[in-house]
Amino acid sequence: MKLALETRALGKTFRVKEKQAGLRGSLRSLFAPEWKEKMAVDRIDLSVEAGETVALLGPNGAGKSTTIKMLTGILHPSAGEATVAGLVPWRERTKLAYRIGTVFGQKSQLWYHLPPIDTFELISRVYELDRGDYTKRRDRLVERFELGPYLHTPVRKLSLGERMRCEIAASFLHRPQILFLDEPTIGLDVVVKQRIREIIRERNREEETTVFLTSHDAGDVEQLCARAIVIHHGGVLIDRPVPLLRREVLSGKIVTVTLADDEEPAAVAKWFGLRVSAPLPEGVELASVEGRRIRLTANLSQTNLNELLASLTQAARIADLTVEDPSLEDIIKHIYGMERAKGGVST
Ligand SMILES: Nc1ncnc2c1ncn2[C@@H]1O[C@H](COP(=O)(O)OP(=O)(O)OP(=O)(O)O)[C@@H](O)[C@H]1O
Repeated sequence: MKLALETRALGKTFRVKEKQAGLRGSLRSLFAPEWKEKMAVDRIDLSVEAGETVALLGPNGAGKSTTIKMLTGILHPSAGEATVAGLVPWRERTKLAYRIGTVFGQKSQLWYHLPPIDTFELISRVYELDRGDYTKRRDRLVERFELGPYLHTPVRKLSLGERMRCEIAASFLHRPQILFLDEPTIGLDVVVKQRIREIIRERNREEETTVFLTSHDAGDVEQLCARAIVIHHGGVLIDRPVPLLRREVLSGKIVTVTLADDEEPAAVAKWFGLRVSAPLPEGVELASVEGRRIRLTANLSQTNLNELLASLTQAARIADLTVEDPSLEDIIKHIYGMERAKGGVST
């Protein structure tokens, strides 16, 4: 199997100024700064095969963006080695640019004052794309991302969703072998997120584009990636197929019940009473009670959601009831909890 990317003990430490407290401290750090080393990525070993779809997960500050920046040649590592599409990213950055695509949710690669069609044109010149191939590919991407109405509008006048669709289409123009995405769906509505995920999946299926993504959105991970790597304190904690992770952790739902206003104030207590006499089904746990709002977590591999909802509506008069997926942060916390129980995580 062909490797898309590989890292060995890849590490990055930043030198950061340590600021002392107070005015005197501020002055001292201005004239005689004290520096300390901050480890962002701790000798990480990764191996991704061509055509894989991989999510790099972790809490804020875990080192995800720094890893992607090293893999795309933006940052020089402090230690270790990496090859991406057969090249050392920080030494062969220009050559690498022909083989990879990058999408940074927080940073645009489109020219702000130009319409997307002009940026597409510029990209085709920069990458010296064959004219016929380029036009065919551009038109196909325009059709798939439904960009027709925005193609000639300056980027600054586009909504975030419209701009992100253009960004991702732009990153596919030169047929990259690997697509790096850092928070690609941040701030987008559900419909746009779905559209973007569908098209990335389609490119992966049709062209075997390797996808390497970071996201705080569980939907991105579940719908786009076959494999998830969780990092913590800059090192790999878990590396697992998403279906397995889903069975273990992602099968949880959060059920929020708001009791009706005319429900007896004792309803919550009554509800607890019911719980005592008829305990919650296996796999259901009480997460919190705030006034009339009760939050439960339900593990769908152990409990039937319909039966749970039916038993709740019978137990008390209900004003509102919602069922949600846990946030990725919750999932990661859960993973840390599991690993800590096994002795794998220190904090
Ligand atoms: N240029 C920099 N100078 C100093 N420290 C940095 C720099 N860039 C990142 N860091 C630090 O390195 C650590 C890892 O940051 P990084 O942005 O890679 O995390 P992340 O996992 O992408 O987080 P997030 O989910 O919040 O985007 C953080 O503690 C961050 O403060």
